[in-house]
Amino acid sequence: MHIGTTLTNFIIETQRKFEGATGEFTGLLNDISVACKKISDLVNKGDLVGVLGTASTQNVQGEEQKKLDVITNEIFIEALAHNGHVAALASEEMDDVYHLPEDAPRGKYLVLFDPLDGSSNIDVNVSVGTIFSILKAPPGVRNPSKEDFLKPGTEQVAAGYCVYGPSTMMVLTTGTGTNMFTLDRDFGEFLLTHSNVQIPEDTQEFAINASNMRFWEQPVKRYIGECLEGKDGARDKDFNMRWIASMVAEVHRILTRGGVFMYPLDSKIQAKGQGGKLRLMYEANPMAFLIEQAGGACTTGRERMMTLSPDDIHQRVPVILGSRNEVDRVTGYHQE
Ligand SMILES: O=P(O)(O)OC[C@H]1O[C@](O)(COP(=O)(O)O)[C@@H](O)[C@@H]1O
Ligand SMILES: [Mg+2]
Ligand SMILES: [Mg+2]
Repeated sequence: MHIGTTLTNFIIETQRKFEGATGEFTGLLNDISVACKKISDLVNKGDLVGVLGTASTQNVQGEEQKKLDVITNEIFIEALAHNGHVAALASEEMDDVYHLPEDAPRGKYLVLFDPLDGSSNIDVNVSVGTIFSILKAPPGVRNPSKEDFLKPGTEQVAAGYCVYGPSTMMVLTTGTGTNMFTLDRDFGEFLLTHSNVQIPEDTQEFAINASNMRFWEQPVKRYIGECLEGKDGARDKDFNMRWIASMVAEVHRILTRGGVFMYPLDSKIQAKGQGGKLRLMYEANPMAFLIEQAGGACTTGRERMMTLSPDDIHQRVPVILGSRNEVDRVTGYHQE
């Protein structure tokens, strides 16, 4: 597809290949892009419209909610719940599945989302984002249950994120490559700016929250230790390090120039009774889909992310993703 085409045209073209396509998926992607444009506008205005700071509430995971966590969640619901493209929604910010209003038409998709990822960065004006994962809804079920959402990542129909950085970009896969669209604020459209993105197989850049080093498992200590030794160690090359604390921004960097991102399991996380820091269904799986479609890899250290069978919509998992050879190496260390 030619550079500069609109997101809507891009979706229409990809849908043309599917016999029996009804336009519902195109409509859903349009709803999502409307939500992301609204969020982009708010994030951009920031303090001018009083949306920064905390909401003085906690989400289901016991995390402090920022005002924008709450507002962006509402924007997403408002944009998706009334147009007959979805059957139910699930979000980081909502305990249970969101059932549509009784009078709202039902559609054939389920959407899981993290309305504002990296929200601890919002008050310091660093990039944040929105992540979404789209699944098929069970046919004929008016109000799908939590169990209807619990599908492995390989069942995703599409996934993407929108990063609110110096420019706002939507990154999307429908299973035929990963494509990037940049928001042209003057006429309010996402335009294709990078098609069929490919992640370099090798990298000299890693991203991890190194303040957790003493809690890491041995394979992660070994991998990062070897990166830090650089030219003097087993890897025979120097590495660079980044940590933005905004997964969307880290994944965006990796899709753009390669790298490896890790939020591994550690003893501090385990002591809280959790299986990881990041959430499988609306953080790890959609990112895994985008990364694999760009030639990269994503595992938990032990298995391929997208083959996990979820047991909860808020399930947490360890995440290792990015340049294929590095992800294979860290995953290999876990198996030795
Ligand atoms: O503060 P830490 O431990 O470095 O964690 C940062 C990670 O947490 C997250 O912010 C979690 O996402 P939320 O902001 O949606 O809770 C990731 O984007 C990021 O990679
Ligand atoms: Mg998040
Ligand atoms: Mg969030």
